[in-house]
Amino acid sequence: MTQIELRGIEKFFGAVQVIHNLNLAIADNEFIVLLGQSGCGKTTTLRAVAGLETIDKGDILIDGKPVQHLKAADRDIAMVFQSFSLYPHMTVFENVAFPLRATRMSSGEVDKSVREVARVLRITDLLDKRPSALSGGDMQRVAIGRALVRRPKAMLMDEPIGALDAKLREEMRAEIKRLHVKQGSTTIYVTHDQIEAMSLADRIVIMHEGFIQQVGTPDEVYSHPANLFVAQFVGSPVMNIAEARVADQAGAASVTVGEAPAGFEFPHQLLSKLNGHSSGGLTLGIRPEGVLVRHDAAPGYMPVEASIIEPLGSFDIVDLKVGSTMLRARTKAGYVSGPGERVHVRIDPEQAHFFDTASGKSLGVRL
Ligand SMILES: Nc1ncnc2c1ncn2[C@@H]1O[C@H](COP(=O)(O)OP(=O)(O)OP(=O)(O)O)[C@@H](O)[C@H]1O
Repeated sequence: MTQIELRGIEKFFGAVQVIHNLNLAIADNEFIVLLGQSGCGKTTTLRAVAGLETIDKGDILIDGKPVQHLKAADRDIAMVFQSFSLYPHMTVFENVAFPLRATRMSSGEVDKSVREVARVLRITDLLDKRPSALSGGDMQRVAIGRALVRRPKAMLMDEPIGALDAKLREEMRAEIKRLHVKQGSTTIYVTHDQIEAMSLADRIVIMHEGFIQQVGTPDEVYSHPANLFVAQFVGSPVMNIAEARVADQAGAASVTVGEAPAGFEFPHQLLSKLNGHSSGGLTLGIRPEGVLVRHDAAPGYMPVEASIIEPLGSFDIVDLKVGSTMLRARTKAGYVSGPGERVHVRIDPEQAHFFDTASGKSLGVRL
């Protein structure tokens, strides 16, 4: 049972504040991913929990007890980094056993613990080898094994698979997930890769310039982004964003994007839901799958011309010029045959997001 709580954490490097009033409660067994661009403060936060970095303000609690004054070694937390840092002159067995050698464990118990971890990580066949004989993925398995073997209260992982090639990263991602399901330990995992974050996390913490932008399940941050930063950071290809105006038109709401000549038809209830936000300062967000495209004319669809088409295997991303605004749509592969083709486009009201342009905050309006 390990709960971790960060309360009002602030961190400065010299005069520069890199963490701002960070609050986060992590439940027992939870897999939390800190996600954000390089320099947003993920690693500093992780190192503060580990005790490798001091904090200037706030409390770090492990199972309710403040630990910010404890040394790293006294926090009972294991950390796995991107660089594998195995001891080259030791076998895999000795590398994994290393953290146990300093304890009073008998050699029989050490042997049992190492073999159990090796079995879980599927590295039993490698126990007699030296690190130089291992692939990158196997080296990282060994590094994880060394972190796990003493059954720490929590696991902290800093881009642990960032140095591997794409295929191996995918394999290791699945492996880390399997391991978490099997072993279940409170985990904080740092990455800038949103796919990694989405696939591993129970909850994702999205950070930007030292501030938490949103904490939520992968579905929450994807389907209900709290602000424009999260909306555009999560999801690939990125969400379309455009300045929008909403007007009452013959019993329906008409949503005009950018300088478009005409508006898209939305249910009338949008007007009351926007509650005064219908004129200036409104930004519409729509993911490419919410931009609906068809060949023939239909009510609510606007004729437009396709420009660039990006084939991505099972689907295409098609750029459509709506007035001066470019909307990217996701279509079936080959649905639009080429640039210049005339098609009809509509925005799916149920998939539209609305943000306050000045603050960037979501208005929480969904149809
Ligand atoms: N020891 C240090 N001294 C001074 N500034 C630092 C130090 N460590 C980090 N920083 C600065 O603090 C900010 C946050 O860095 P941090 O490493 O936490 O970000 P990150 O999101 O983990 O990025 P990355 O993915 O590149 O590691 C950055 O602006 C970084 O330059």
